[in-house]
Amino acid sequence: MDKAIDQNSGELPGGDEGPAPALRLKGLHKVFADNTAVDHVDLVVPRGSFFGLVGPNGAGKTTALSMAVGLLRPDEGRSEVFGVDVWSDPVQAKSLMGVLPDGLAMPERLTGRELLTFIGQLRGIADDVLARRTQDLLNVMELNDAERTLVVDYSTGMRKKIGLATALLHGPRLLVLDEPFEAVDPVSAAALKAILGRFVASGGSVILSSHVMPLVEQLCDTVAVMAKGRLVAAGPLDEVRGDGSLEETFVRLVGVEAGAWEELSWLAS
Ligand SMILES: Nc1ncnc2c1ncn2[C@@H]1O[C@H](COP(=O)(O)OP(=O)(O)OP(=O)(O)O)[C@@H](O)[C@H]1O
Repeated sequence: MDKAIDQNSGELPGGDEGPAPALRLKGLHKVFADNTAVDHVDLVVPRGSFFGLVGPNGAGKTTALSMAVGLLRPDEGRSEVFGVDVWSDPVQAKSLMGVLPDGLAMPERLTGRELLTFIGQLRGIADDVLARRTQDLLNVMELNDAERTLVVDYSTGMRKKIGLATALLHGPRLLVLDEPFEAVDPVSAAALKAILGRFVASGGSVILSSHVMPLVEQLCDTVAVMAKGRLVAAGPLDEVRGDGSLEETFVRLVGVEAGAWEELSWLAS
């Protein structure tokens, strides 16, 4: 371990460059067969930011985030969480972040409480602390009523909430969430938004991917737009969207190619 980090604040010792950002991607690159999924991506997610990563289907968001958190090994490049290299120091890096991957696989024959207890024990959290945090998270996620329900029988929204609870259990300083609102009903979405808002207000950092532009505009202060494996824009929300909406900017940056609709002319006949 070559860097001392305060486990509570995630602070690195100050230096000429100031504290390290929550997440820094340097030249991340991944090719599947002959398909370049992520093409030398550089990205900085500032501390304390609520960061939205947007892009059309197949843009490379999941691949980039999977490499960023240590789930998929990059062909080239590196990822640092608060200055800690995710691939050379995975234990420390993973202690600083909570991850909600796309299509999260969980031990499903457990209740929500059992799942949190199991994950907490794997993380080495003391029994009394774990019991308190588990109860707090079940309360906040409104999953107490599901006390005897197995995760396999959870709805999609409940799965997202218990997945987020497992990501929060060890008190991370950065949350990396791949499509956290996908297929989540408005009531559960409101609860998730409130939880994430409180996390950022208390000094945490969030990066999430989403297709839902109004949601990203509502939640995020910083955004990046990805298309065909590359970043085509990144910065404060107001700078990226300019005078229009994020949706307009998104369509302009990655838009439908001219003439594409003409191929469906038979639809109007
Ligand atoms: N395991 C894999 N093997 C082969 N190709 C893959 C694999 N994972 C992703 N790809 C390809 O890499 C490209 C980027 O996919 P990725 O899932 O990262 O995009 P995305 O932006 O997350 O898309 P979506 O919004 O639809 O989830 C796509 O062309 C996809 O087909």
